[in-house]
Amino acid sequence: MNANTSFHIPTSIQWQDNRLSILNQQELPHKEEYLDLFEIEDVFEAILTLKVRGAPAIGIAGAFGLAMAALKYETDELGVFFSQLERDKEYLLSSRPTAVNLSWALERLYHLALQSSSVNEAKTELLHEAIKIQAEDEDMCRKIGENALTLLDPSHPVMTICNAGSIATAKYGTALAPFHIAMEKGKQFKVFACETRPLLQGARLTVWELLKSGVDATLITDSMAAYTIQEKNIKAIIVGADRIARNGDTANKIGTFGLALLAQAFQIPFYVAAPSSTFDLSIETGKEIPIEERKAEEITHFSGIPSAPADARVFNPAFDVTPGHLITAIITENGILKPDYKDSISQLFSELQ
Ligand SMILES: CSC[C@@H](O)[C@@H](O)C(=O)COP(=O)(O)O
Repeated sequence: MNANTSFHIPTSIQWQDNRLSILNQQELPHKEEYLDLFEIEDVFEAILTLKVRGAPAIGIAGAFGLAMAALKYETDELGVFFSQLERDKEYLLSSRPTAVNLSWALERLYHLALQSSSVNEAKTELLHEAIKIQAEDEDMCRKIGENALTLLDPSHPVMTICNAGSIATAKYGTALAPFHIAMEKGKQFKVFACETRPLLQGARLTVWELLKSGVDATLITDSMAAYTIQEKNIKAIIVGADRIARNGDTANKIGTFGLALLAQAFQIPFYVAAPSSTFDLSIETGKEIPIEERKAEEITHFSGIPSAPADARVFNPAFDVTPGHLITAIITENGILKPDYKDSISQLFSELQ
C-alpha cells in the first residue's frame, strides 16, 4: 500500500445551497474545475457535452436537474405542475440516449411526485429523492467493489476501458470500485487502462482518478490491448455498463465488445460491473439498445486540429453491445450473476421486488 495520506478517491457531483456543483470532466486532467449549475438547461448541456458523464452520474445529475427545475415552477396547481415536470423530464431524457440510468432516475422522481397532494410537497419530495439516489448509488458501488474483490486477485494485472470510476458515479465507481476499495484495505492492484478513443475517458479520467487515489495505473492506447494482455500477463478484464438487457447483452463504451472478444481468445474472464439501475428489464436483447452516435469532429479532429481529410465520411458510435455469452459474470450490488443471464437476471429482480 502507498502510505501517502494525500491520496483520496475523487468525486464529481455535489448538491449544496440549492445548486448542483459538478467536476467539469471535459477539462480533466489539465484543470480541476467545478461548475455550479442553476438551470435545467445547464444540466442538459453538461450531460450532452460530457462535463458530467458515466451512466450512474448522468442519472444523479439528471435527478438533481429535474428537482432543481421543479423548485422554480411558479404554479400552485398540481395539474400544471405535473405537466411542467413531464415536459422537463422528457427534455433531460433527450440529452443522451444509451445509459438507462438517466431514464431510471427521472422516471423514479416523476412517479414519486405524482403521488404528492400539493405542489410544495412534490417539490420537497423531488429534492429528497435526488439526494437519496446519490446516497444509494455510493452504497451500491461500494458493494459492487466488495463483490468484485471476491473474483479479482490484487496480485494479477487487470485491464479496463473508459472510466467506470468514482467520478462516473456517486463514489467508488463500478469497474474501478474494487481497486479503490482494495487500496482502502491496503492492497494494490496493477491496472492497465485503455485510452478510449475518441474522447479519451481512459487516458484523461481513469488514469487521473486512479493516480489521485494511489492505484498503480498504466496507460495504453486501445490498439495495444491484445499485445498488452499477452506481454503483461493480464488475468482479467473489468468494465462498466450503460444498459444491460434481460439476456445479459451489455452496452458500454465503444471498444468494450472488442475487449470481450480478446478475453475469449486469451481465455481470461471478462467481467461487467453495474448497479441494478443499469438493467433495462423492458428489453429482451441488446438489439433494442439505442446507440448514441456523436458528431464527426470527435474523430476528424484531435484537440481541435484536423486529423482527417475535411470530406472524410465518418461513423462515430459512442457505445457498442457485448453479447451476454462473452461475459463471464455481471457484478452487481446484490451479488454476482452468471450465465444463463436470462435466468439469473430475472431471478435477481424477482427477489428484489
Ligand atoms: C460507471 S460508468 C459506466 C459506463 O457509463 C461507462 O463505462 C461508459 O461507457 C461511459 O461513457 P461516457 O460516454 O463517458 O458517458
